[in-house]
Amino acid sequence: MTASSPLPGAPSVSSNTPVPSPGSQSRPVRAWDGPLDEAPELSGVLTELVVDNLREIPDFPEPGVLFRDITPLLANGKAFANLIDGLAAHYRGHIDAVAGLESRGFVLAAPLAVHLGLGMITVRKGGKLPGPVLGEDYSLEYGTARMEIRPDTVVAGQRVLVIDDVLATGGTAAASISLLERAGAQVVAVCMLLELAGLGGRERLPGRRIDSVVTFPAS
Ligand SMILES: O=P(O)(O)OC[C@H]1O[C@H](OP(=O)(O)OP(=O)(O)O)[C@H](O)[C@@H]1O
Ligand SMILES: Nc1ncnc2[nH]cnc12
Repeated sequence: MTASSPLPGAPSVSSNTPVPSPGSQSRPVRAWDGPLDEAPELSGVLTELVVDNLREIPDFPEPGVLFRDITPLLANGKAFANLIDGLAAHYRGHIDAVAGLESRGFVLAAPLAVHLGLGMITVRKGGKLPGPVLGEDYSLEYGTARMEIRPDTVVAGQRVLVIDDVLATGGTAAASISLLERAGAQVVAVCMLLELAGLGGRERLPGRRIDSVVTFPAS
């Protein structure tokens, strides 16, 4: 895995940092005042926090796949809160909405959007949303799938952050970005908790700003 360089001005975030109760402190200042595409990488402290709370399951959901499970991270209230705090500090002021990719992306997008006082766009698996919808079919590391959005949940020109737990082949993210842009959004960054290098995800998103909290080398 690759640790990122520290983000200047970012709040100190670690699994030992006490989590302030809502309203007990002033809002954290935004961590980067320049353009988002020149911002430093996400803090290495966030990398550590995610790595410390991951579980790896071989041959799930099918033989040959090493499944990276984030449920221990979500179950650790302090680590989860610190992760969302750190991400909020990184993106504050640079985005107008957060798009979560079903389903594990929802778990990250919702608290981040609330923390930043922004709306959340739900990019759903095919057949879950009532129409009218836009849809894109794509291939996964295991299987095929379809993502859909309701275009009326996107405001034309708004700066959108796409967030999900894992970047593998990049099919899910590429399809989701395409949908959001067809609906008029400007996708300014893609945030992934885990990037599985070597599966072609980054190559499938040419020219995109991709912030991966942890990158696992090809195995
Ligand atoms: O880069 P890709 O090859 O497209 O793979 C990454 C996607 O695969 C996983 O989703 P999954 O379909 O397993 O659904 P879940 O989040 O509902 O568990 C993961 O949460 C990403 O969305
Ligand atoms: N190896 C993996 N672990 C967890 N989620 C995934 N989504 C796609 N590939 C995955």
